[in-house]
Amino acid sequence: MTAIFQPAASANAQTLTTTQVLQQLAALLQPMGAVAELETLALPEALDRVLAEDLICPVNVPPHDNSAMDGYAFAGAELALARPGQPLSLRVKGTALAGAPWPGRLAAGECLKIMTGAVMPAGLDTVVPHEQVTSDADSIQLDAGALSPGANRRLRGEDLRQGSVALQAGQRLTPAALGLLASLGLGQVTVRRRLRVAYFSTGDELLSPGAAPREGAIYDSNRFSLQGLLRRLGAQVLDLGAVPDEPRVLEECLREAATLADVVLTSGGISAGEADHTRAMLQRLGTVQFWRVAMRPGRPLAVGLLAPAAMALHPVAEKFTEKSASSPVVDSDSGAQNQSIQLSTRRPAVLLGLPGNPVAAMVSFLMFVRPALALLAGERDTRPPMLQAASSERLRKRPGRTEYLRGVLELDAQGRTTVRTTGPQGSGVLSSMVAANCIIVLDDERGEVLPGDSVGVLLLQGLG
Ligand SMILES: Nc1nc2c(c(=O)[nH]1)N[C@H]1C(S)=C(S)[C@@H](COP(=O)(O)OP(=O)(O)OC[C@H]3O[C@@H](n4cnc5c(N)ncnc54)[C@H](O)[C@@H]3O)O[C@H]1N2
Ligand code: MOO
Repeated sequence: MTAIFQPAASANAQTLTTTQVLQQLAALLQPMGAVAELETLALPEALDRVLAEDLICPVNVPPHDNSAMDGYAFAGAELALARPGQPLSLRVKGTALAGAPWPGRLAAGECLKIMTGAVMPAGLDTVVPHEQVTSDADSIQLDAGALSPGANRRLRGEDLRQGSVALQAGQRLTPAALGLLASLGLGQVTVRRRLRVAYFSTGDELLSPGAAPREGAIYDSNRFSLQGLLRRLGAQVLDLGAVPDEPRVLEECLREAATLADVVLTSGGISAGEADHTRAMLQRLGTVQFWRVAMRPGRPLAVGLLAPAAMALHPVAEKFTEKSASSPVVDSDSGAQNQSIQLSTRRPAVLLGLPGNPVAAMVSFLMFVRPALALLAGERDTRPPMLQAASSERLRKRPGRTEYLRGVLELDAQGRTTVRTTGPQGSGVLSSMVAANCIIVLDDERGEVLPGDSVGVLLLQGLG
């Protein structure tokens, strides 16, 4: 295809290492900061959203000392009174159930039958599980040497202490985090609004799935893989479809996307080309740089800022933007004023242009778009942990660029963690991404890998 995003010659593009790309992205995005608008949501709606501010515990969890076992509660000091070699005998004075604090007091030599979660009455600090006692009508016998004072008791505030930070600002609200908020008695939580990301694919050759095949055409897969990744990250996606290699249409699409979204994500058309007018167009719309990244796949990348246009143009805008008291905007098709569209995105939109090759597009997304979106969404450090595994095969590699291979992490017959590639690693072999459970990362300076050599591995689970 014609490289419609590209300056006159690809040779003009600056070559950067992957680390430099991440640094430059951070330098571009950090001054913009995270999306500022906040929302207060009921817990179920807050799943996967980003916590806006530190959450201070309003209460202790658990709220009281309680039993960790079904058994018998007593004062731990009794243990020291047992005669050597003799069982300790205690009289059972009542039963404490979870949710119903026992009101009485025990005297020396007495104990209380207690259930898991029941409040430990004043003066009692030790629980013996019922499996460890013998009992008769009104007393129990236990081996005092097998227990320490304080055993099988959960302390008030041992999970969360009142006044301490339960969750830090920027925490993504996982199921566990929602449970934690609920354990504090909180029914709602304040989060940042979701990032709005407009996506379009570029290329005259692209067909939408379901369309009749045409000579020379291919189906647009990036729109589905990339939008899937965006949704997994909790972004609100505006699908602008596939845009032909036509500068006028591209310009309109970019203007519209920049007006509606925080981020404009594209694929294709950034590697090589001769369309000078496109550079001029991008300079009118904002500032966009074209980089060659010392990596494979994913060599070309476009990054920059696009100024939002004065008005929204696309009919899907209504679905995408929040409704609120708004300045009127013009629908380009009808020319009518539409009172329902609020243009809340006023700062420049971030343009991230990914390569067209389907694997390159996904790998570049994982390496660069994911951290960029995390920063704009207000997430705390989200760098995924890099594991090490023994390569089960020889991998050709020359120093000077980072290579990302699609891999399968598995245990070998000896129980060692090993990794193998999925097979052909071409940048268009999308089936390699489906077969992979990890990405093998071979750093810039790395040379050939021999069987048994340790390599870095990023798990795809949780990434995309
Ligand atoms: N002379 C050079 N040629 C190429 C270079 C280079 O540096 N010099 N780089 C190569 C690399 S590396 C890549 S990656 C591609 C990326 O090019 P573009 O971003 O301009 O992408 P396109 O040319 O538009 O497409 C590349 C390839 O991917 C297919 N494609 C595009 N969009 C989609 C889509 N939405 N779904 C599925 N497949 C898509 C397209 O048909 C092409 O086959 O450039 C190399 N060339
Ligand atoms: O970015 Mo390309 O993937 O190396 O073909």
